[in-house]
Amino acid sequence: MSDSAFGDRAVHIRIDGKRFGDTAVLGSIALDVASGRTVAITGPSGIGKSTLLRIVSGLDHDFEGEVRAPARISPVFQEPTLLPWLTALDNLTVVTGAGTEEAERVMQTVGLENKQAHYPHQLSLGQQRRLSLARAFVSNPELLVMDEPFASLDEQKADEIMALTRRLIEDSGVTAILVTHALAEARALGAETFHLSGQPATLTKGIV
Ligand SMILES: Nc1ncnc2c1ncn2[C@@H]1O[C@H](COP(=O)(O)OP(=O)(O)OP(=O)(O)O)[C@@H](O)[C@H]1O
Repeated sequence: MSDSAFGDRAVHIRIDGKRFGDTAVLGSIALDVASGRTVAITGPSGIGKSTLLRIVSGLDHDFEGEVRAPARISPVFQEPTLLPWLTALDNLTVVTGAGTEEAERVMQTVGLENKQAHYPHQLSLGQQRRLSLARAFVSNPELLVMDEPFASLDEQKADEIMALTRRLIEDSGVTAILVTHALAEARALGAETFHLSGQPATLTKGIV
């Protein structure tokens, strides 16, 4: 575990098994993500992608094996999960504890410098996604975990947000793990790709 902005941001995953009751969802999974690398995990619906991400994020400890990940983890989900009663700027500062100056800087980076006083419902879906990305980066994460973050956007908006995400990842040096159905998203982020398949699911390197 590291709590330093300059510490080791690597992720070490050794899962021997994960069950929900009688159902073995994940089998034996070994994956090391080096500091600052982006990895994508693809696979069909229901295979165990989100389950794996929850384990890596430290939200689920009920599995066999060992996972080591940095301390500061920022999630990005399919839904922007913004607080509707807070302005865009307050969604960054109140929720993360970040200072106003830092929040304003990140809002500018994501192209929302004119929207600080807007509430989430006054933003388009694409702008809400940008704000959600800004929130993920404002707390200077060591690990970014993304669960289908580009779903339900039209192709052009998805392309824009993927390019922005890639730039933010590269500029910040964060380690990133993306789970997605879509290979195009993995490619757009320049991610090393793994495929989850079988029951219980195991990981294969490369594109399937
Ligand atoms: N809390 C839970 N209790 C019981 N079963 C669960 C629980 N969470 C997930 N599962 C089951 O584990 C399996 C994997 O679910 P998971 O959400 O990880 O799949 P996924 O690959 O992320 O799917 P999708 O792409 O549709 O989001 C599914 O069969 C699901 O029903």
